[in-house]
Amino acid sequence: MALRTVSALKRRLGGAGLGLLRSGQISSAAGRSGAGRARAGRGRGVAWTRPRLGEEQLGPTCPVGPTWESVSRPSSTDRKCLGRAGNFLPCAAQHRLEKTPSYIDYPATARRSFSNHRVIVDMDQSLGVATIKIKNPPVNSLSLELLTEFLIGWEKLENDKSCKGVILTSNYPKIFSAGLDILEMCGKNAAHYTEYWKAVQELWLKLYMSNMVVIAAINGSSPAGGCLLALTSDYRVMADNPKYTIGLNETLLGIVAPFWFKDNLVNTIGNRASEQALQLGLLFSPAEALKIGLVDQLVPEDKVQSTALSVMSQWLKIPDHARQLTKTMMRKPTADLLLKQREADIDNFVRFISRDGIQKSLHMYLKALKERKE
Ligand SMILES: CC/C=C\C/C=C\C/C=C\C=C\CC(=O)SCCNC(=O)CCNC(=O)[C@H](O)C(C)(C)COP(=O)(O)OP(=O)(O)OC[C@H]1O[C@@H](n2cnc3c(N)ncnc32)[C@H](O)[C@@H]1OP(=O)(O)O
Repeated sequence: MALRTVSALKRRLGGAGLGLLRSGQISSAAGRSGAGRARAGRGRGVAWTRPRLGEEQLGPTCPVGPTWESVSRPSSTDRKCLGRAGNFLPCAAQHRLEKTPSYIDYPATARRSFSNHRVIVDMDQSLGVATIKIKNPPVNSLSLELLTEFLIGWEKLENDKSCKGVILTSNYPKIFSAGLDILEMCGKNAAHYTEYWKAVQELWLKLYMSNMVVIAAINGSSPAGGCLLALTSDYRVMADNPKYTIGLNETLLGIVAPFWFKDNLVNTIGNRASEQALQLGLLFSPAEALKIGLVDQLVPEDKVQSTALSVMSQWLKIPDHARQLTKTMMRKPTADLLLKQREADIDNFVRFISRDGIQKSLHMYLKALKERKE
């Protein structure tokens, strides 16, 4: 039986205990520092700047200005952790620096893998680095099932104290991800579109605001939602193959990139380049993408993974608390724009995608994709 809701999928996958995407409710956008880290904060809409380690034992006395906020009401335990001045992270970070060397949790050789149908996660515990391989044939489209499994895997990593960084890649060289699954946006009802869009928002928020270092190892084409997935990362390594393309090509499908896709792109390549790229639905070759800063590094195809790993080791040398706070400082205003209007954004999407003209455009685009092969 086709599974149509995230909650149904979670039940099937046994992920219900993860505090993620509760049925009928928009769950926390928190990265590891919120829902991921503190039991009490889970699923309560806690923001992302909570510390990752040892927070429960920390006192509320740090005099530095507030760095922890909640998007909705904090739980009582959250409030306890917040302390009088609402301060949290600087103390926690300091304690971590004093008490917690990064790699004490596991023996140096430990590796651990887990996978579900559409996502393979390989965790190198000696490095504190996980690799997530997307495996949704034929083109890694971001179906509701994939998004759900991805979110469950992500939450597991957020909860794993030893995991400091994640490399995102595809199980299928040649295609990183074909973006959102057009079939999820075609010929369905409003309830389905709502459920789907919640999952898309959730994934973006989690990845974009993650306290872990996220590196995209882009080993193939990456249009639209695939490009967005790559844009959530801190650094993008792409295979230098002129056959591959990357970009937000939504207008070519007759649809409009949502404002947060746009904001993520603008933050990466600037306003002018984004204006042109978005209006024209440009798909860039790797060389062009490097030139405009859409990706950070091109390497031969067989070096994508190893380069991502070596970049990761550089990033992990930076004191974690300082890097995390800096990331939050840079990204929070953008994520907040969506957090403040998630429901309205869902309504917009559902209304827009349900229009006859838009449905027709999507059908025609799918048809053209199929006819290309014939
Ligand atoms: C006012 C505004 C308010 C709100 C905002 C509103 C709306 C915004 C909403 C949505 C935003 C969406 C962003 C997206 O991500 S849309 C998806 C865009 N994706 C694409 O354009 C990629 C299309 N695919 C390709 O270009 C190619 O397939 C490829 C380069 C990824 C791979 O090429 P191949 O030659 O290797 O493979 P194909 O033969 O083309 O494909 C195989 C198979 O897969 C089907 N397919 C491809 N892409 C998708 C997809 N994204 N979703 C679903 N299915 C896809 C393709 O049709 C083939 O199917 P068949 O085997 O023929 O059945």
